[in-house]
Amino acid sequence: MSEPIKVVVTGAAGQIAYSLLYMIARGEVFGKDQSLILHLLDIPPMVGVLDGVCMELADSALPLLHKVFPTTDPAVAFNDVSAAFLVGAMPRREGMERKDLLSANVKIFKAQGAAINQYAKKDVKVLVVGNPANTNALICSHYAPTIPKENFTAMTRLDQNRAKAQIAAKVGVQITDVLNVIIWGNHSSTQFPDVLNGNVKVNGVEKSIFDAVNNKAYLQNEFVETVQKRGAAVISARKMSSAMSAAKAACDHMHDWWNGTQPGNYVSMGVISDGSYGAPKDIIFSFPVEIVNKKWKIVQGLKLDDFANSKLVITGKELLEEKQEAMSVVQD
Ligand SMILES: NC(=O)c1ccc[n+]([C@@H]2O[C@H](COP(=O)([O-])OP(=O)(O)OC[C@H]3O[C@@H](n4cnc5c(N)ncnc54)[C@H](O)[C@@H]3O)[C@@H](O)[C@H]2O)c1
Ligand SMILES: O=C(O)C[C@H](O)C(=O)O
Repeated sequence: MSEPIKVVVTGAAGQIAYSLLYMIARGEVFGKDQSLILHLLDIPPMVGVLDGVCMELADSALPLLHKVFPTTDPAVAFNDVSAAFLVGAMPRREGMERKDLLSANVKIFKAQGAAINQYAKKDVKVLVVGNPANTNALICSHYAPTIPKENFTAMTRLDQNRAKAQIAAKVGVQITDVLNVIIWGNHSSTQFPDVLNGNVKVNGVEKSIFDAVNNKAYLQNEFVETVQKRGAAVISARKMSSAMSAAKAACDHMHDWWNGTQPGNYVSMGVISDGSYGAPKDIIFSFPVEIVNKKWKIVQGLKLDDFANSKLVITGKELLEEKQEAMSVVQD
């Protein structure tokens, strides 16, 4: 068993954390031999609920769980952490877009960026889940200038998982048979779920998703819209936003960042843009990445047609607008 690492989960009394904490503490992210010290951050009104979560973690008798520290103090929560799951933020309700949360949530990420800067390990890996995730991650990084920008990422893995599930159902294969579906841009209704470079295994034979589905109109319309609007569909059905699937996606994201991706297998992450594929620079934009030695790299040289390029322009523009609005909120 390796020395324990410290991992923080914010919004630890909330609904995503309720699934996420169990998965992390089971070893599904950092490995079955990696013991953990969990730091659980929430706000003062949630202290009672947080206590209940701690009781349940204890009662789960999890062998990897060395210690659990519930706290409402960011200085304690971020102290010496190697990985941070930033979940704590207000969720949207029916009829809202995620960017409607910007003015309420972005200040949380300003404060937490500053705390990460001061207290976390300098190689901390930060995953922002709280919405609007891309712009919150950008703000968090902005207020943590001593930590490399590459260490701040936003979650679009849920969108990738949703897109894979749609294709698997359409073609009639298992989820593991669908490869390299990409989410470009913002975790919002302008995101572009793209199958142009993806493959699917049908009866053991790999072919392009385009050929396997053989329905361009579906791939450019219904498929794209279903993935773009899946979060809203879950809210409409559950009256609460996605939680179990969001927790699973957060685990997938951090697992692959920590352990690396298989050669030739891309995953989508919101990362600081270097302008690849014509995306605006210096925003957190979802790209396909490959990960080696805990470092992600944007996959280069993928084909994009005119339809795809037009979608990337739309989502990039939205992220620039969000950046501008967020900056004016935090500078108030
Ligand atoms: N990126 C994604 O794919 C994705 C998916 C699902 C949900 N989300 C977002 O994740 C966020 C959390 O969702 P949820 O369903 O768990 O919400 P929730 O309301 O159940 O839980 C949020 C928790 O965060 C806490 N919190 C609020 N401010 C905090 C702060 N400053 N510090 C620490 N904790 C704080 C709240 O007290 C609450 O316990 C929302 O913004 C939601 O929109 C993102
Ligand atoms: O849709 C939401 O507001 C929650 C989350 O971002 C999701 O995609 O399910």
